[in-house]
Amino acid sequence: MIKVEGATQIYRLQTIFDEANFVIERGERIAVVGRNGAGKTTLLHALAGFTRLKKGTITIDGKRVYHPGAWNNKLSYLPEKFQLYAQLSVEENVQYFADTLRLPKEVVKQSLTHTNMWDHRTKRMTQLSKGMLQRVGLSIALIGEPEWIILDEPTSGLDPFGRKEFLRLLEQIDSERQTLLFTTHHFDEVKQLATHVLYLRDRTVSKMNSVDFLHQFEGSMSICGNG
Ligand SMILES: Nc1ncnc2c1ncn2[C@@H]1O[C@H](COP(=O)(O)OP(=O)(O)OP(=O)(O)O)[C@@H](O)[C@H]1O
Repeated sequence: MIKVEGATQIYRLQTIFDEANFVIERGERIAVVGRNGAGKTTLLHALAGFTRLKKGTITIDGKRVYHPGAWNNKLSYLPEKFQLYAQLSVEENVQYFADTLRLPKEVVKQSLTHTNMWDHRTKRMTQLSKGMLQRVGLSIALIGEPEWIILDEPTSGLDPFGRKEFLRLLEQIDSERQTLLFTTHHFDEVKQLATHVLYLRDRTVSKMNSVDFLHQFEGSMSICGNG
């Protein structure tokens, strides 16, 4: 369980979120939503331990998250923009990450098969479409079967076909053992994938059931207020 208590983040004089309190249970699929600049990435960075909160605490199964090491390799994080080795093939790039985690070779094939990238394993990064690139990113995020998976705008820049395919892959994530957090600006993705929503607005973070969130959104345009 991730427990966030009194979480406050301030950059220079700008408060991004203030006194956020919520709990994330294992197996939940959380869509992190809010307007551009609302603080979604900032929140994810704090959860992953990349940045320290100004105030408050984040714990994972009772252990304080101060830095990424607190996750003990149980968390994977795919940033919105990521860089891979252009001169390496798809398989070599994924293998590189598997090696750093000291995982056996089989996990590379397993992960690339899961994301429908095994047949493209010999291609170089420069030969990939945006959709394929995102699927390589997902392959890397999935190696080692992390218990917690954070994806920052994973479908950003994908066409509707690519988005649909990517969402189908995310639907296959094992909700018995894996918990997913992803940011999105698309409410159809919330509908299709999320059990819950973390909604950032006016420096607050509200956790709600995705059905309630969508109901609120459909019933009122107030959701489009200031980020
Ligand atoms: N390292 C930083 N230093 C100072 N300000 C920052 C830093 N990182 C983010 N910010 C500011 O914090 C605010 C929230 O940014 P963040 O990227 O978290 O928003 P977001 O909701 O993820 O936006 P988007 O939907 O556009 O990706 C923005 O005003 C941004 O300029």
